Amino acid sequence: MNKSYIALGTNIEPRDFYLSEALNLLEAHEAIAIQKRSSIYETAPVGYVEQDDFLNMVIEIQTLLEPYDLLETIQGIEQKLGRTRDVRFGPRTIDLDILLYNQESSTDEQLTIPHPRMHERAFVLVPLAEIAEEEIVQFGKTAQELLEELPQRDVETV
Ligand SMILES: Nc1nc2nc(S)n(CCO)c2c(=O)[nH]1
Repeated sequence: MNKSYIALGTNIEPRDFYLSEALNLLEAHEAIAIQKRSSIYETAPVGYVEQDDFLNMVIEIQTLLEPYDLLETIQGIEQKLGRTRDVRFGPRTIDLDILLYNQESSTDEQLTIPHPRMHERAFVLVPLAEIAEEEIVQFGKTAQELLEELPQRDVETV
């Protein structure tokens, strides 16, 4: 059995629906079991800032899928929930990113693990720290320090 951490993000309404539907579709997959869910954080957009605030969270899953099959599965869920890629860093109904997969690393163009930008993103590190303290220590910051970096909106919890 493999352990993986997936980041979820959405900034197109109804954001709550897209988030909960993505979780339902992941849980319904016979080879995926959600083990932990972080709180849901409302965060200001990073990078391409002319867009609405996001809801972000991170989940821990156990999966029988190998990395590429997991990638294909989450891309299928994105498509099912109407994800379009008109603007590379633009608004999206749902975004699913593989952050970590066991202790593996891969630098392939199509699938880079650990996620190449996760260490730059408080909207990823804070929810990850909430559910995976042992993994976050590698980045040398406590969850509280990361939370203080997060551009604060109302931090919502599930
Ligand atoms: N706060 C926040 N800003 C973002 N900018 C981009 S691109 N994204 C999409 C990340 O893949 C986000 C996001 O999920 N949350």
